[in-house]
Amino acid sequence: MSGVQQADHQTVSLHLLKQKMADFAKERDWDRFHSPRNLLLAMVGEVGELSEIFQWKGEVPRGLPDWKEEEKVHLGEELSDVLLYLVRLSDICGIDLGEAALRKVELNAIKYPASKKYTTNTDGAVQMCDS
Ligand SMILES: Nc1ccn([C@H]2C[C@H](O)[C@@H](COP(=O)(O)OP(=O)(O)OP(=O)(O)O)O2)c(=O)n1
Repeated sequence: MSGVQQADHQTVSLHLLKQKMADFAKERDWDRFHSPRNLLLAMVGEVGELSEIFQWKGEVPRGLPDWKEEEKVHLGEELSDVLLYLVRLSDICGIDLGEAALRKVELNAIKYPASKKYTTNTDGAVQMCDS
């Protein structure tokens, strides 16, 4: 058995992740390294590692049906690194990420009403149809 704990999926929240990252940094005396700029750069680095998983593969089907289990585990790790640094960056900047994200979802719904029809232009950007 590995030493890595299985997550209780019911209890994972942004608040829990924020607390775990704060504890992780404190226990190692790494608070001094977790400045906004350092965390942003660390997160961008992890986005790069995440991108490497997909690079040169061409488009892949949703659900990644042809991927090996170990490739999916690796993907989960890189996605998590991005999330964890984002959660930590938000915390250190004094932003309530859950509240900000919910507000943004509402703003998105106002900007892109469900009652309208949409299309994409040749660049793939979303456009609202006139009618
Ligand atoms: N100063 C640090 C260093 C690491 N971490 C945490 C957050 C990330 O979830 C993970 C990143 O660890 P690594 O820098 O070792 O990156 P990887 O796990 O991606 O390893 P590698 O780059 O060797 O693939 O550890 C952190 O909070 N603060």
